[in-house]
Amino acid sequence: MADSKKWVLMATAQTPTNIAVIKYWGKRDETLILPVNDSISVTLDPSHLCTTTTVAVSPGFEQDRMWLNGKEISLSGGRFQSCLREIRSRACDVEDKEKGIKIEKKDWEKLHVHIASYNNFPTAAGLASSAAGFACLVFSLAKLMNLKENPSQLSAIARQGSGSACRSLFGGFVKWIMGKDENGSDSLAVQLVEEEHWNELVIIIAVVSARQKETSSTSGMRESVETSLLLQHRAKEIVPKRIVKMEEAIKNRDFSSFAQLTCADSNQFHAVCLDTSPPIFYMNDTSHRIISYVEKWNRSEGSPQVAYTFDAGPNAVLIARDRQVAAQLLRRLLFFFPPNSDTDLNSYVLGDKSILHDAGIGGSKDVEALQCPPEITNVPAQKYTGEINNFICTKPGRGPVLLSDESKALLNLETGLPK
Ligand SMILES: Nc1ncnc2c1ncn2[C@@H]1O[C@H](COP(=O)(O)OP(=O)(O)OP(=O)(O)O)[C@@H](O)[C@H]1O
Ligand SMILES: C[C@@](O)(CCOP(=O)(O)OP(=O)(O)O)CC(=O)O
Repeated sequence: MADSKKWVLMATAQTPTNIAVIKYWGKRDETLILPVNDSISVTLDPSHLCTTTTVAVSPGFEQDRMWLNGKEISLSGGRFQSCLREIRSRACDVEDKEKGIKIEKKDWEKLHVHIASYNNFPTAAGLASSAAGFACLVFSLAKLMNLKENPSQLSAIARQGSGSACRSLFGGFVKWIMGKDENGSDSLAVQLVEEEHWNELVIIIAVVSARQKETSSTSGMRESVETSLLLQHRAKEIVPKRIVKMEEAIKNRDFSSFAQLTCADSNQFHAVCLDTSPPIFYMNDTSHRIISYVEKWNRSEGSPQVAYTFDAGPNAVLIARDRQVAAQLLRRLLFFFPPNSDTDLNSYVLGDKSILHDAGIGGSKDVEALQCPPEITNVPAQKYTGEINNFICTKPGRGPVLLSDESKALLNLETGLPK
């Protein structure tokens, strides 16, 4: 190791979030985070939803420290400790000739790290911040410490931070294989297809509430495992068959099957929550309204145009068959859920705003002029102004990347402290 106490070595990475289309809900091992069933997710485009994490090492650091969204947080929790321990034990020699830094494998046990992370979307609000967060932590530390493990092997480390995080080590469609081993070595993520495989898909997220939720996924699924018989049946009988069908639908870009399976699995996950004692309610009236509008529209078209899925919160993730359908979907969403009069359309529809253009909506006048969709026939259409915080238009996206541009780093290269 170089003698000087001054040097700081850093790595910065950006990692996507993911949304499950076959849900993970229930653990067979709480510490190792081993699930009761396989799950499948789609990775979301990191240009709209992502975590950026900078990790730094210096002989001048006195302890491991972490800042999340600008605030220092404790790393003493078991999940952070598991990830740090697993990564340190696999660290390799690192040499930066330009800076005259040489770290040997054995040095890593003594060296401390600083970690700064930023989520460009709400944390702990059911938008899988823990997934992007732990995947980014593991990926960036693996780069800094020169790990030789492949992404699937890294996913098994990220899994120990948060189960869903293992699926954020890849882009496109990803399967988390539950595995059989007691030590969890075969419980890891694999990529099913790259994001380009099905690039017609467009995803619109309706952020119903950005507030922190009452029941975390971790405690919610623990209660479900303890009390829900439906969960046992789902894990043993339903999910294994659904996984096969979902893989097939994805491989064949069969949107009808994909949508049918995605909606059914989301609904069953929420049914398991209701079957839990005491029952857990993640969806609210707004979520239910969205389901009902999508179901009506899909039925009137004769085949599914849009799939919906909800994680442990009220936010809807809507997956449209293609851009044209996405534009029609956005028109419908804006008709039923127009922004408050003081909300600017530009801050109401975020992400890929070109969908707004495709939908023929340039400003609030166009939103006011929207007509009731033709499938709403037997009830007077009601508008729910202000029920949605905002929409995020996005698409399937790529896996983690290293950011080499130093200006993107969240830690100061001189001090190793947040910028
Ligand atoms: N960028 C990050 N880096 C490391 N850990 C993070 C990061 N962002 C969030 N976390 C961890 O994840 C926790 C939030 O996870 P939680 O499961 O409650 O919410 P969520 O992941 O946003 O929602 P859900 O998983 O239900 O979709 C935070 O308290 C923190 O411990
Ligand atoms: C509903 C879900 O989003 C649950 C995610 O749970 P977490 O991965 O957040 O739980 P822990 O493993 O306890 O950290 C479904 C899914 O992502 O598959």
